[in-house]
Amino acid sequence: MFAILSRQIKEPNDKNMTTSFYTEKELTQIGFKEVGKNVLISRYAQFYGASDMIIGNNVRIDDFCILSGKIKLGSYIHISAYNALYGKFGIEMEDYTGLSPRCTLFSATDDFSGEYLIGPTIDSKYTNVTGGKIIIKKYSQLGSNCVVLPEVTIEEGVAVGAMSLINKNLSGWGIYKGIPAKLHSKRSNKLLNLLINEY
Ligand SMILES: CC(=O)SCCNC(=O)CCNC(=O)[C@H](O)C(C)(C)COP(=O)(O)OP(=O)(O)OC[C@H]1O[C@@H](n2cnc3c(N)ncnc32)[C@H](O)[C@@H]1OP(=O)(O)O
Repeated sequence: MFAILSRQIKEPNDKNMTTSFYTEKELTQIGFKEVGKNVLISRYAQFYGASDMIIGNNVRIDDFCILSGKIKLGSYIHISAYNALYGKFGIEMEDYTGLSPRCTLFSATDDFSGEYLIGPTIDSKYTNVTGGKIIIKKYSQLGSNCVVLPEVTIEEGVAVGAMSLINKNLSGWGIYKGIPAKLHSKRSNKLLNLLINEY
């Protein structure tokens, strides 16, 4: 994985080659709180409130992602195309985690009960936005089209099947799926051996 990232980040220095990733210099100009080495971010990704965002090393963020608010990404993270991370109350992804295409992470939500109005165009005295931090711990991966609701912790080594709704904490080293996501099976932790051998 490291080798692939290294090869791609050389593209911006090649004047004859167009690339959809920001150069290292451009990345510093976006204004992140911190940004590490070997980071590939698509020019088609959008950041709102970059000064609240920390990005580690060896991170790739693909086309058409939206990241807003307080977001902390560790290292060796891949955020695939069309992901949306709404970090008003904080989103943290630890090392070796990933989001398959089209996931949505909501750290905040409007009140759907009918007692309040909804949306950013309404004066906040008529809305009830609540939320809490989303934490995705090491070695966890969400399948395509997952939705994560506020104040959820996904423990270490979790994989979640495509099209799942994650509205509660998930315990470590399990494979989960469904709406709401329930345990499908245990997950092997043999991947840890690969990391010991490689790094
Ligand atoms: C960065 C990237 O990799 S991009 C590609 C991202 N990849 C994905 O999003 C795929 C994620 N993988 C899945 O969703 C898989 O189906 C898994 C991991 C949840 C389950 O895989 P397996 O253990 O092989 O399960 P299997 O295919 O045998 O299905 C078992 C049962 O669960 C059902 N099932 C499988 N996946 C899901 C799902 N996501 N949601 C609901 N039900 C599911 C199957 O229909 C089957 O039901 P049945 O017993 O009634 O027939």
